[in-house]
Amino acid sequence: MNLDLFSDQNDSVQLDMVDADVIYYPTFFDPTTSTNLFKTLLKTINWQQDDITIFGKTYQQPRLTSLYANNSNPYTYSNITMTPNPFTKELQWIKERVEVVSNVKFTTCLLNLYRDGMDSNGWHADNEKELGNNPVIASVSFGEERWFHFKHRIHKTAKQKLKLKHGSLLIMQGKTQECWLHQIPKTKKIIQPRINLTFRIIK
Ligand SMILES: O=C(O)CCC(=O)C(=O)O
Ligand SMILES: [Fe+2]
Repeated sequence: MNLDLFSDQNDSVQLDMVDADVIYYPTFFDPTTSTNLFKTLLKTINWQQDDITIFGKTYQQPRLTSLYANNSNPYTYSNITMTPNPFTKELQWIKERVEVVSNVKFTTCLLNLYRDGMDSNGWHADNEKELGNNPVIASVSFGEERWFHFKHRIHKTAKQKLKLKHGSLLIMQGKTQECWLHQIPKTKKIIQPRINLTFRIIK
């Protein structure tokens, strides 16, 4: 029996959001496992910094990213086309744990490395056509805690925010991407790096 008091894979909360289905598991991975995975991913992932084009202007993306998958299907967003690397054994292990609670078989993992508080991820929805309708997105966080903001596309007063903890899992499904945007804002605080993994199905 596993009597680890610091991790409870089943401890979860459903966020209070209309037109969305978002479940947060604050202690999905225990702290020791999470720290080991953070260190390994930092070293072994093929991190890159791409240029993105928004409204015709090109910028360096304010974070590092990488794509892994069990197929060779590319993923295109913000005018970047990423081709996947094969899953590493750690990514495969994490994916299998996440699949047990989400009831979905993911093909692909997009990873983000936020090096410091100036790295960020602007308002967007994960609604690219490769993801299909009402995609299930499972998002795992390791390292520094960062704020995650949601805002409804139409109901301007509908907002939600939470701090994504080391070892946490956030599942977004149903109409979440259709009806809401999300972001990781910058912060002026001096903070440590954070790694985020978003598991998706790319058809
Ligand atoms: O870093 C995060 O928690 C969010 C990442 C994200 O929204 C994305 O990669 O689409
Ligand atoms: Fe996203």
